[in-house]
Amino acid sequence: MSRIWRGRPPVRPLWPYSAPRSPVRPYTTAPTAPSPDPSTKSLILRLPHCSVYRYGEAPPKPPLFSDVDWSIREGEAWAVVGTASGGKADLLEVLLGHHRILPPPPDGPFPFLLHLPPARQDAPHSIAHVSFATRPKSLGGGFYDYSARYGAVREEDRLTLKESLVREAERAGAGVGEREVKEMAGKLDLERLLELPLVALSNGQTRRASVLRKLLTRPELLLLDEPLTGLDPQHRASLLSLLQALHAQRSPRILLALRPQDPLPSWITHVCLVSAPHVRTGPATEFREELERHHVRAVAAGVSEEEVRRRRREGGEVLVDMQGVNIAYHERKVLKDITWTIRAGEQWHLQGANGSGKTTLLSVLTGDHPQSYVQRHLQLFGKPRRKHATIALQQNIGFVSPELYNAFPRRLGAGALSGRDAVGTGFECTFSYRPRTAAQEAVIDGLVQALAPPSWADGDVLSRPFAALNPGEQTLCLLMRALVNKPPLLALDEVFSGMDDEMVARARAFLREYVREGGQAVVWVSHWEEEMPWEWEKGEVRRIRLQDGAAVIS
Ligand SMILES: Nc1ncnc2c1ncn2[C@@H]1O[C@H](COP(=O)(O)OP(=O)(O)OP(=O)(O)O)[C@@H](O)[C@H]1O
Repeated sequence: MSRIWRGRPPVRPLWPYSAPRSPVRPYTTAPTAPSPDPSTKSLILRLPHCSVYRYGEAPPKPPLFSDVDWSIREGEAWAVVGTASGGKADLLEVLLGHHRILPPPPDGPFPFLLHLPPARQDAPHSIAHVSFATRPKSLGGGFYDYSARYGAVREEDRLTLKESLVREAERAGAGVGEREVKEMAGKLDLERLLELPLVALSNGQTRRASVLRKLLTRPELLLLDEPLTGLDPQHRASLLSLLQALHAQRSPRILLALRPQDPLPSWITHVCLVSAPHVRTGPATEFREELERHHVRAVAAGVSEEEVRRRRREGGEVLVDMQGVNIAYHERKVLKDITWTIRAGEQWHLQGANGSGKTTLLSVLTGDHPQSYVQRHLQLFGKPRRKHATIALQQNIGFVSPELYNAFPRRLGAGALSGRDAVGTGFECTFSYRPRTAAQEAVIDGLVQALAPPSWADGDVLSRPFAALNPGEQTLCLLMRALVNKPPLLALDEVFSGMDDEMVARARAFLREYVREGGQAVVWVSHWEEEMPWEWEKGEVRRIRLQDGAAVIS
């Protein structure tokens, strides 16, 4: 079957991203292949006045997108901006051939491919996609033990970063030499991690590694969905400038997909604003002001400054007391001599660059880290860590993190957890279905009422499988899961990932109230300080910053 999209509408996706590659060469290499129209050479993308339907659907069904008229020319730098519920991910799927475009563009959506050497005309080889909004398909549908990375690495998890990079490049038919791997890894600040097992990488390191992995397959065009999520400000800036440089050299061309609240990089020249079924396109200058308005602003009100100071002076009950905590993997010391006390009612911002040890420190608090048992002084909720059964300890901590998000089971069909079931797993801190009491159902109803985005008003969204919800909705379920027990300590790591700005605003305002009423302590981890529900300037938050393994408290 041909791999190039032209002529008649296809009956199924022609370049499903995850499909195994066919060894068959594209039919355009055949002697009878028509020569491409020279005027299309500089057209990277062309979707001329078309509508987009899911496969198997057609008019009169409503389209996913209507009257899309979008062209990208060589040299332009585009960002697709929108929320998951607004159809951003669907639009990227259109580019990946997962939906049906009517009428089909005569030269396919990527006319420039037809001007490349035959081997590069194959869209699955030439168009690569990295998404940080969803969990990798390779993880399957079940729960996996995200704390495995803290212990002895198992045989099946031994694959190193370097091996995984070389393997993927080979699979894509792009042989890479050691020098090239090292050089590109250096540009993404990953060189010193090349020999580490993949499972040992931190969240931000893993995300940068995903970008590197695709770059080494040498695509013509790289689609990056929310590449800044989970990166610290320094790595955000360096990734953006690397992407800018690569785009300028067309090696590869870059198409960024961003949330409306993300700052638009200065080098972006054009924007495609998605709000399904509408897609608006144009020069970035036309959109900058509109997008600025979307940026998350601090939510005012809540605890008075005086009240905050009073609480700080009086100090609540000590929940966590760690003195001289150390975590090391062989000679690699990740945490050095950490001393930290968390009291009821305190809000802490745990800060540090990617790989500085924030997740590791949280895993000490939650008891997930095997080395938490052997610390000289680690008192949690009034008892030494080793005197707690882990599951009982975790019922005191409302926990959300990117690792938990990735690990959470996402089966579809028989045995699938609904969104509501997923929230309900929080009562016993499990990852599988448990029957719920009427009182527990009422707690979930209360949280849904407080946190549900307006898009949930039309139906019982939480009765759908958890795995079928969009990434922001899944994160929201996990936040509610963390809150159902009203635990004395909340550990919230990148808790707004994937949420649109309306969900973020609602969740921030709610968290302020929830914590004000409940007097919980909070450890907040985010590289986006402006998203935090509490304000440093008002003295509402304390900071603990990890640097070179040590903690600086302010
Ligand atoms: N099993 C292991 N062996 C060696 N090093 C490890 C292991 N597990 C984690 N590390 C290293 O520990 C460091 C701390 O990782 P951690 O996930 O705590 O960072 P982080 O501050 O949460 O980063 P991010 O902001 O990217 O989420 C990282 O440099 C990581 O590579």
